Amino acid sequence: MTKLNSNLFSTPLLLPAIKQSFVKLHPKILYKNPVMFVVAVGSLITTLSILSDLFSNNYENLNFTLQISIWLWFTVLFANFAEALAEGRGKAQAESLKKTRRDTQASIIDLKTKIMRTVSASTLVKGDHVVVNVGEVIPSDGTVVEGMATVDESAITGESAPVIRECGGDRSAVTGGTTVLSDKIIVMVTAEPGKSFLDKMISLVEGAERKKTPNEIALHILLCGLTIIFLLAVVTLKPFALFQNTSVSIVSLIALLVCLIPTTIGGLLSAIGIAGMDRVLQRNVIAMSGRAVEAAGDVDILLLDKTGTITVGNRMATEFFPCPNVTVDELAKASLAASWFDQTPEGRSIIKLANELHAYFQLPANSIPIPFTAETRMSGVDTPSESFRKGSMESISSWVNSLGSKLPEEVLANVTKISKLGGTPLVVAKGSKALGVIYLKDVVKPGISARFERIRAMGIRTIMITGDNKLTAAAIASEAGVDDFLAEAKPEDKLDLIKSFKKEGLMVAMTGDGTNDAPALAQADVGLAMNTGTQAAREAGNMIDLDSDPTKVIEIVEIGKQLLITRGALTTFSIANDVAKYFAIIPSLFLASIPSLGIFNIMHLASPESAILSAVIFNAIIIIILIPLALKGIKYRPRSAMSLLRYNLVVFGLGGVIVPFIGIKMIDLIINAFNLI
Ligand SMILES: Nc1ncnc2c1ncn2[C@@H]1O[C@H](COP(=O)(O)OP(=O)(O)OP(=O)(O)O)[C@@H](O)[C@H]1O
Ligand SMILES: [K+]
Ligand SMILES: [Mg+2]
Repeated sequence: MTKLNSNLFSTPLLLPAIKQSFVKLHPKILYKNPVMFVVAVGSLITTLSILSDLFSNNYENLNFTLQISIWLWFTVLFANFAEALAEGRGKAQAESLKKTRRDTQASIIDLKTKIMRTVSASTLVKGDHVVVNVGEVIPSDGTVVEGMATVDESAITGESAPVIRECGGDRSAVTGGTTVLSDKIIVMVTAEPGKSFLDKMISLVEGAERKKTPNEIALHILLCGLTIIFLLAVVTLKPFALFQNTSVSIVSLIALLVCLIPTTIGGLLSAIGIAGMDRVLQRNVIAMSGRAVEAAGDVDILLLDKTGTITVGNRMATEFFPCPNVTVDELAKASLAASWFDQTPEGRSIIKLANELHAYFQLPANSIPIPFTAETRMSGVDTPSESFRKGSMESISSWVNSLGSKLPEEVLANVTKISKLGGTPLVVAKGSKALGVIYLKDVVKPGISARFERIRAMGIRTIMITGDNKLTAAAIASEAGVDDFLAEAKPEDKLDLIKSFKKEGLMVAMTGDGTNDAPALAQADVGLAMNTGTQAAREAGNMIDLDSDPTKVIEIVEIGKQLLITRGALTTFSIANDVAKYFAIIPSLFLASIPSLGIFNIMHLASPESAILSAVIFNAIIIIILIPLALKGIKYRPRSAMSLLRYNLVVFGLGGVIVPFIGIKMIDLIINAFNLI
């Protein structure tokens, strides 16, 4: 995906946003934001009152009404502008993605007859099989069912380094619109027409599918409540003013109302949410909903896979440890047999190591593959005369036990040695006899412990989950610096763990790529699936990392926190502002009739009209001033929730009270210096 200019205020984004500010004046769009809708109605009434004044030759108040009316319209336009600017980058990105979605040709193959025919990619349906050759564009999303290829995914991810896609294992999913660089693959289509990843991505970044999040809805209700309260308060001012023999015009009351209702946060709320999703997108992560981004900000527990997340890539076979009286060659041969049909990266790395040692084995015909499953933790083959197995120590131990034998002492010693190094030991058995151990090496990612340090500072607990044994898990966990680990975990254990945390009311984030991660990804509050992962995992998560970097969940959590903090801070500021405005304007309105209000009139504004106009202008331009903060977000530093709250109350609460006094006074001075009223 082409990265766009990261400057939010660049001209290519500014001009369309200005245009959109007017388009968004349409009542159909405006009603979705009740606070701004009230302002727009007020603007309309003041505009009408200008016209009625003109027709009735009543020029006395015209200047005042005109200026109030203009600034009220500006208030609505500024709020629209904030939202349009936030949407702008996503819209531009969607345009560039649409160029990728051109119609390609696809070679459909009938797997039984091997007959091929060429069709248009747009006619492909779920379950079709297509052949993709070197240099061809993969016509739709799917799973590789035959072969292995390097694929250029830059059209989607913006990353130019080719990636490997292969059948079996956790790297089998391919995305329509990407290009095969080498070899030939057969892909089973998994997307219905118009429902591909690219289609989804376009509508997501365009914002077409944006729904209000639960938090946003709650805040909206609060803002509406405040609006109604102030509406009533302002309406009752009219009889009060009559009683005091002061005349307060409709225009002044509308102006007062707009100043008091929470226009600042009302105008910036949706921009803050959109900008949060956009920030996630800039990190090359597709968030399926704003809710997912928000949930990330509230995460208490982070569950991480070991292999490929905390460690670098795949576990690779590096050494054979045969039992006494067994040669390396014998062990290598048995390992070769047990891995013959094993499509997992571990299995292939064992074949590679055996080949390097020149081990030779001819598998007889009629051999039956025993594929690896996370449940059995074992794989192998049954030949007509012998059975070969490899797997975790426990599984091979019970396997040989069932055949009336037991594991030799040396196996246990080697398993312990390898585990303490953080490696995965695989025990190999031929029939009932254990021949030795394969060392699968796993290397902790450099710099990962510093990242966990940062997560801990945010108050988030990290838990590593692995199918490996306890010793291996403990070795890797202490090297990486995670808080806790769950070893010998089967897929349902991950799911159960998430469920139990959620029962305690904790928010859980998890990363994963495998089909067996899918249920847990779906259950987690934040499920970050790797783009390289299987189709099932990508569909289960509520976020997809196009770079397939599982540690990115850390950045997502930071973005989520930043979103929540920004929204909280600007809400505090907005409400504090409105309260301050109340005390800034009311005294000058009633000063003439109630002289005792003089003690509150600390601002000494020039006249009631000037006071009201200054407040309305301040109320409008504060939206514009705060747009950069709303879009870029308040910088987040790890600290406890309590100290953060205290800090925000001081800065944005107190600031929100003080700033309007200074701002309104300054505007009042300018208005009177230029005799604008
Ligand atoms: N190809 C294989 N053949 C036989 N046994 C395997 C194979 N791959 C792994 N195992 C065994 O099964 C155990 C579980 O492996 P699995 O890949 O399911 O781990 P996991 O749950 O994905 O955890 P992680 O990938 O984070 O280490 C491993 O510890 C190993 O003992
Ligand atoms: K306001
Ligand atoms: Mg695994």
